[in-house]
Amino acid sequence: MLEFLKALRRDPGDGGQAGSTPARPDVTPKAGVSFAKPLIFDRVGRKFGRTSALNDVSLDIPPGEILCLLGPSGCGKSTLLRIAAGVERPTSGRVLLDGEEVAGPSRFVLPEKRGIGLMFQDYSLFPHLTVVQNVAYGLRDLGRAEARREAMMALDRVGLDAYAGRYPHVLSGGEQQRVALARAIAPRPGVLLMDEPFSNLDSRLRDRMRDDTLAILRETGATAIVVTHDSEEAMRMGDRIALLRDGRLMQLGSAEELYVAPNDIFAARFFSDLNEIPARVTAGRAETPLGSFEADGHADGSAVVVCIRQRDLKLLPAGEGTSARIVDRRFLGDVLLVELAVAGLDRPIFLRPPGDAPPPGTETGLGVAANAPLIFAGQGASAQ
Ligand SMILES: Nc1ncnc2c1ncn2[C@@H]1O[C@H](COP(=O)(O)OP(=O)(O)OP(=O)(O)O)[C@@H](O)[C@H]1O
Repeated sequence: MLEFLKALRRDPGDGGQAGSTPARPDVTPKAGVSFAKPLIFDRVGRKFGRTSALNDVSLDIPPGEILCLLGPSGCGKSTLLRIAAGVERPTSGRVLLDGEEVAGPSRFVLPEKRGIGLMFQDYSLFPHLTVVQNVAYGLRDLGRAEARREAMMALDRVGLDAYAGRYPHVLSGGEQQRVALARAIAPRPGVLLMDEPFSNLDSRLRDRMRDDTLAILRETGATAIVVTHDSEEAMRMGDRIALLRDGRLMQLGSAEELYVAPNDIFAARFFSDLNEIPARVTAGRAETPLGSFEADGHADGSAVVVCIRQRDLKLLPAGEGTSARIVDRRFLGDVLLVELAVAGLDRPIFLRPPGDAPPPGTETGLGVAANAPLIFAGQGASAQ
């Protein structure tokens, strides 16, 4: 907690950059503009005893970029974020902030000297301080009146200026999230680090807060790293996504790049609901009960997994495409999830039709949309 609080403080050695005050807008006050800084992780590693939390992670984050760190629980996302913040030290590699080494073999800059804003999933608000006092906490290097004015501006930006005098315990989860965001942006950090900032919110509120936060990040212009385990969140927020697994960077790219061309089945599973059909390659093609697909780059005789996204399958009139029987039909709100049995496949096939679907027991046809399936090397697969 202490380090977190210190890290919230304005960097006194930044030459006034991060704290310079732009002319006050005439109409609606906006979030203060940050001087975005580039951040580089250079072959960063972190061991905890025998656990390797991070292995040789290299990332080059240009000023103003919003990068999402995505991956399953325990893959090292928070550790990387904490290393950037300076509340954790790397055991190998270096971190460079604005071209200057802030963590490495020869140098370690304390969190409060890095000019970085932090926001954690529990928000870490001080219960004994009012909302405006919480937000002004990181602005103590300013005079009292100036700190309050800046804090009010940040509160106004998150729509909570009317709550300035309240205490955190009377606020809803969403309001607390916004106070934490106001506190993080108030010192106008060059880099903003957010660890699962929406995970405590229910799904509807999460959507709204995500959009609002994204707008605020764009407005401040700060370089931002957002940790999440939710691929949709990463796709909505990130200019780029860094996908981690077991402490390694598996893939880095835009949402579209990772969705369309995942490096491996792990990445593919993260971004899509897949039907995975084991097959063997014959004459350059993977043969499955749902069709024969080009298997470029896979040797004849090799085992592969043909991955077809649920939304890339379509129901056809009986007698067309592959014969299938509807086993179940579940209403998921915006979409239906239809389960089908297909002769020759041990496992059911799932699809999400754009419209309605016939009831269970109906014989139907099944087709694969124009998009080619993703095909990855498989193990021990046999043609079905
Ligand atoms: N202080 C610590 N001491 C020992 N092991 C740690 C420590 N911090 C992290 N680890 C281990 O390092 C690995 C990565 O942890 P980290 O918290 O970075 O993962 P994560 O991807 O953020 O997970 P989650 O999404 O569950 O928060 C895990 O195996 C974790 O148990």
